[in-house]
Parts: sequence; C-alpha cells; structure tokens
Amino acid sequence: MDTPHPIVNGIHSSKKNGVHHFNGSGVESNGHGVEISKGRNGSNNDLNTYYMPDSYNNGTSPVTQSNGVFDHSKQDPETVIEISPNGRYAKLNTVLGKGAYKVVWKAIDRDEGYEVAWNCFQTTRAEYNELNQEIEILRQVRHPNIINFHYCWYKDAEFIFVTELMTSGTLREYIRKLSLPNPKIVKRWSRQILRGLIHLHSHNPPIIHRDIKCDNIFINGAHGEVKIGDMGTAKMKLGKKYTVIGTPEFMAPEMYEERGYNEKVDIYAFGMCLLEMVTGEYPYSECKNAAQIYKKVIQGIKPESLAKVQDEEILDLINNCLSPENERYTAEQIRAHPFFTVEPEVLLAAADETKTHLKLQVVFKEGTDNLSVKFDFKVEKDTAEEVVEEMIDEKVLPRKYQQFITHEINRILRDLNKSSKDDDSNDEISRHWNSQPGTPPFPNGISPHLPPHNSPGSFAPPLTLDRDNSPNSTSSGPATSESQRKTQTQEWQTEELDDILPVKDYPNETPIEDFVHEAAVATNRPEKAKEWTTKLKHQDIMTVGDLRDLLDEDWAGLGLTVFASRALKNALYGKSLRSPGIYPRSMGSSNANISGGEDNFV
Ligand SMILES: Nc1ncnc2c1ncn2[C@@H]1O[C@H](COP(=O)(O)OP(=O)(O)OP(=O)(O)O)[C@@H](O)[C@H]1O
Repeated sequence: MDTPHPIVNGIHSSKKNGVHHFNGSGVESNGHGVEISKGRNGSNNDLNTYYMPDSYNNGTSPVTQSNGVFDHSKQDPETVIEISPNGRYAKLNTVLGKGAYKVVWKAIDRDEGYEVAWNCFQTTRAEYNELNQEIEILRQVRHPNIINFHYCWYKDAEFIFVTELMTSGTLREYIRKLSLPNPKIVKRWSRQILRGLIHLHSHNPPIIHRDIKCDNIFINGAHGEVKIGDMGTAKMKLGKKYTVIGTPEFMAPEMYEERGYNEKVDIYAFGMCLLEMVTGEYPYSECKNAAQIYKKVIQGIKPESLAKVQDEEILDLINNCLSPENERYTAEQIRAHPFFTVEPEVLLAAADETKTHLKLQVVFKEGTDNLSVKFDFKVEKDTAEEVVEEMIDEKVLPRKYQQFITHEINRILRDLNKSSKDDDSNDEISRHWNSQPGTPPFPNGISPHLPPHNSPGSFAPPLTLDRDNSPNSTSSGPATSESQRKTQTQEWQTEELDDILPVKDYPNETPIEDFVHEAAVATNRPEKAKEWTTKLKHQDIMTVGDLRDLLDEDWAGLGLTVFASRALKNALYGKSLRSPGIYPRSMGSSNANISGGEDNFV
C-alpha cells in the first residue's frame, strides 16, 4: 500500500506544521516544523519519542521527568498526567494515536465518568485565535454520526480540545482488518457517513468537512457506530476563495484550483471512501507522489481501482461522486440511491409442530411506513421462488427485493431443516423435510427462530433449485405443474383463514362489484377490482350471498390468484374465523382496514 500524501497549503492556519506543502502547481515540498508521521504508515507510535511541554508537569502531575522527556513507558497508562483548565477532564498517560498534526490521548470526563479523547494540536496563539469562529461552529454541531466536540483551550503552543472517544479505530483500519467488508457493512457504514454529511451540509451556510477520508471516520465496534471525525478542518463556506487543504487522493479537482469550492468536495471524497471500502485499496495507490495524483485528478483520470468495482450500482454511485461538481449528487441524493435502500427483514414468525407449516414475515424498515407482510408457507408444496414471484405479481412485494427475499426464505428453510435434522427424536419432521421438493442441502445455520443476521451470504444470488433438488442449478426455480399449482392455491384458500381481517359485515344481497371493490381497496389494489369482479361474474357470482355459498373447493376453480382469494375471504369471513395467535401487521397494504397497526388484529 502506498503512503497517503497529506497536503497543506499554508493558508489554513491550523495545519501549518504539516508534513507536505502544496504550491498549487502539483509540486510537493517539505514544510517546516514538527513532523509526526501518521501511525498508519508504520511510523511514530513510540510513546517515548513524543516530547511534551514542560508545563504539563505543573506539580499536580505524578509524571516523572528526565531531561525534559517523559518516560511514559514507566508510567501506568491510567495515571492522570494533566487536568483541563475547567477541572472537568483528566488526561491519562495513554496515547490513542498520532496523526500528521495532532496527538490524541485518552482522558476521563470527571463529571460524567466516561472516557474522552484529548487532542493536542501544535499551533500559535494567533492561529488559534483565527480559528475561533470555526471552533464555535464545531461546538454547535451535535449529531450521532459526528464526533462530539466538548471543550477546548490554548496552552503552551498547543490548541487542545476534548472530543468524544471512539473505541475501535478508523474505518481504514477496519477495512484492512476485514480484508474486504461485505456490501451490507459497506452500506451500513456509508449510510451513517451520509447522515453525518447531510447534517453538516444542511447548515446555512453549509459546513464543509474538507478532509473526508477513511482515516477520519471512526468506529465504535460494539454497536457498529460510525462517526465523522477530525472536524478541525471543516470550515464555513464564507466566500469564493478557500484554503487548499486535504488529502490529495480524496481532493476534488476544484479543490486544487483557486476558484473556490463548495460542500460537494465532501461528496467527491465520500466517493473515494466508497471506492476504498469496496476494493480495499487506497485510491490512486498507483501514483508515487502527490504531484502524480494532482495531474491525474486535473485531467479527469480516475483511480485504477475503479476498474475492480463489479457491482453496477456502486460503480454508478462512485462515478457520480467523482463527476464534475455540478453533476455530483448531494449527500441527500446519494442517500436516496438504490444502493442504500434498506433491505427488508425476513422472519420466521411462527411454525407448527412439524415445522412444515410456517408463517413468514417480511418487515420493511424504510420508505414503506414500516410495512410488514405476513404470509403462510407450506414446506411440502411452496417454494420461495414461486411464493415471492406471486406476491410481486400481486404487488404485495416490490420486485427490487425479489432476489433478496427469495434468498432469505431459502435461508430460513435451510436453517429449519438443519434444526429438524439435529433433532433426532423427531423422525416425522425429518421425513417431511427430506422429502420436500427443492429443499437444498443444509449448511450449518442459525436457529430458525432467530431473525436473519447480517451475513455476507445475504447478498448471494438466490438459491435456485431444479427438479433434481440440486441447489444453484441454472434453472430459474422448481417447475410447478398446473395441478400442483392448483393444489397449492386450494391449500392456501382453505387453511389461511386465521389471517383474515374483516372489512365489515356484508348483507347477502350486496352486489358483488361493490363488495369486491371494497376488498380491493382495503388491500390497496383498487385497480384489481374490475378483474376480480369479472372472474366472479363469469362463475355466476353476482352477490355476496353467492360468494358465501361457495365451498372451499369451489374457490380454487374461480381463477383468482391466491392474493385475490385471500383478500376476498378476509373481507368476507375475517371476524368470525380469525383465531388467536400471531397476526400480520398488514397484508401488504397501507390501507387502514388492513394494515392499520396492531389494534386491527386484536
Ligand atoms: N476521537 C478519537 N477517539 C479515539 N482515537 C482517536 C480519536 N481521534 C483521533 N484518534 C486517534 O489518533 C490518531 C490521529 O488522529 P488524526 O488522524 O485525526 O490526526 P491528524 O493529525 O488530524 O491527522 P490527519 O488530519 O492527517 O488525518 C487517529 O489515527 C486515531 O488513531
């Protein structure tokens, strides 16, 4: 991995002591002042080499000093070595990390009792004073995806500020650890980064971070929280002329030019982060120095690692982020990109004793008002592919989730099968499962009663099955004969009445078109009313009474889809036939009669 190239144009006071200076023509030159290499480059992580100002040892500190150098290795890492001017924060003898510009120590918030980060940034008082306005803004930024800024002061050539502490390092370190994060993790991280950016950019005027990169995005591992850090470089968009500052690999072309730029530079940098997340490579690692990167960026030559991105959606997204400023999406538009859609959760809501008659539930978490669709699944007869296809045809499920939901159902089936096989005492269940057409062999799985976890496999293509039961064959799914299909439909019709919800009590003489219309509306399918009515009338069913006269087996011959039959039965029989147990929160509709929440199901 090539070394990242920090670039600083001396205009930005707070980073004057940086390693590299950039003169605007792509030529790199050494800066003056202290050089503390980034720990990530395998350099200065030796605690003994950091020289602390004498003033740190102000008599209250237990640190011993020898020739002006603190020998931290001899100190307990939990020793308090300095107290903040307000007395609230206690700096401990533990360096969390060193960057090109600052050293970050662990500290304790003595009021609240939690750990915080104590950041030391070498700068002059004049430069610190210039930062006042910016600091005031940072203080006001409060967002769960942005590292909190608590308190700051200036002392002995250092700007010191206390921030929220992040426990698990940077995104960059995580990417290396995971080798290649799976798409689900990339999405989860990216959503959080975008939320932070949306917040910054929504200020008036927008706050521009200007140094978004995976090193400046921090993680709390326990909860997978992701927060944007190093906010010291963010600056209000105040005019047309801005400081050139950032990291060349992540700097939009307009940042190199002296024409001014806006918050879209963060979007460009986010695109580079996304590229790093999905390829595991630092962008422009093919370049040897900042000048080479500069030339490529100015000529519009994108990083070579972009060619490794397979997923079309991600590629589209990254390309947009790297496009000219006026074509680049806003953070909010990116958040709305299909790549960031939150997949629904597919759950096993209930199963009968033999685990062959299941209630499955698809819970949408975004964009559909927490809609939940519950449906029955008969292991002996149904297949995930067919059931999902059917619900998509009926517009109960959106097509974009077809692969995902099918895959998740198959995963639940595999897990159930495994648990059945593990249960030696239950031969009956095993027999059911082993004779189930199209049931794949079972890898080790999770408990069938647990909701699906976020595994890399969640993005695998759906398991398709052929007649020979071999998984992943090229067939698009199990071939179901017409008679099988009818049988299945009939089963649904005769046995799924416990899900039924009433619309109202219909007198027998109610014209069938009126009744069907209400049922279709109640299931959010008003456009289907005519089609369903025509089918019923073809069978001489003109009133609700005629419909009530039908026997279960008659329903199968009406030519209605499973969904239509269920919708009509729900409207017709709901109240009297519903049994206690688990009920759907909705049946794929946002209509109050059907999906109005738990109250409707009691
Ligand atoms: N809030 C924090 N919580 C925990 N560790 C932190 C925190 N902030 C920084 N660190 C650690 O300190 C290191 C140095 O911080 P940082 O990279 O922000 O310094 P910097 O000098 O501003 O670097 P640059 O601007 O070049 O990214 C980080 O790599 C990280 O390991």
